[in-house]
Amino acid sequence: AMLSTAFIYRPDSIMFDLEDAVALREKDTARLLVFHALQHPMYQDIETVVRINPLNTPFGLPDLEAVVRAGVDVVRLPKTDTPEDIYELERHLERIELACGREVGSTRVMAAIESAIGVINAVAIARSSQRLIGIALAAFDYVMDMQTERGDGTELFYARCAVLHAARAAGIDAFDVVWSDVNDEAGFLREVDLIRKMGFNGKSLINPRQIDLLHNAYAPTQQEVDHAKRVIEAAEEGERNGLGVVSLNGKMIDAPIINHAQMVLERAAASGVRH
Ligand SMILES: CC(C)(COP(=O)(O)OP(=O)(O)OC[C@H]1O[C@@H](n2cnc3c(N)ncnc32)[C@H](O)[C@@H]1OP(=O)(O)O)[C@@H](O)C(=O)NCCC(=O)NCCSC(=O)C[C@@](O)(CC(=O)O)C(=O)O
Ligand SMILES: [Mg+2]
Repeated sequence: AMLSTAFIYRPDSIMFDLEDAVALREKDTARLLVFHALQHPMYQDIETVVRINPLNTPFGLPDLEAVVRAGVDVVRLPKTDTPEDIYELERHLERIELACGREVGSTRVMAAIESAIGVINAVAIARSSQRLIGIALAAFDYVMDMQTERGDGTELFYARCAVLHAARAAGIDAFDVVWSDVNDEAGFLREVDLIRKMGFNGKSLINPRQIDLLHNAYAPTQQEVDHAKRVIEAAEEGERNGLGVVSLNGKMIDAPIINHAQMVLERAAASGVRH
């Protein structure tokens, strides 16, 4: 049922899960359903991601064969522990793309980091492939590995910082963990506020009710948009007058401030203004 309606909620992308949300005896059925869904016209105008099973399980390679042939945009590799995991994925991707006539390199990759060793290797993982669009932290397996549990975020403090810095050092996106209690809106929004301020590009979501909440939290306020426009205008005027630094209401406007203003305007174009 979810396969036939997911696109109506207007997420930034849709992720089909073949890994831990699928029972062992349903793995083949789920793969076949996703194979057909990916080729359906309703999924042609939205970015599609498939979380395959790890390649060291009997399901990983059949998943990859199916989803690449069906034209998936991004493969999410769960439980990525080392850059070698990505090299192995890349070798298979290249072989399958050649075999099915897809442009080599056109299948993009997102690596999910779900263990202490994955966090330690985050920089090497993030820099391991040109196909990587981003790395994602996955909290539930990670806290198990750390012998702790999900709480107020203290348990993710180091991992979030490490994954975020690795992504930035590699010039790719960083995605935060899923929030599992879909009825706890206040808790979700507290976490979103934190990860937005830290610098994450977004978050993996598990329920359509979380989509507008996230988009709204990332949208700048009208005041921020108005200020960003004034910064850009002041910078343009400064440039016309040959000045590297100008002031707006007594505050210095230089390159980082101008870049920030551009980011605010890009976010407003993508998500509108916060309500
Ligand atoms: C949470 C809940 C059961 C709540 O059910 P509820 O029934 O209360 O939801 P309602 O809000 O009432 O649904 C209203 C309408 O939306 C439809 N609808 C709901 N969810 C939808 C959806 N996801 N996509 C499209 N449509 C959807 C629904 O069909 C209904 O449609 P309709 O009947 O037509 O009105 C449900 O959402 C759900 O199953 N979510 C997906 C769970 C999932 O993906 N788990 C795997 C990823 S995490 C993981 O593995 C851990 C991790 O690995 C993470 C990592 O790797 O990052 C780690 O280690 O941390
Ligand atoms: Mg997991």
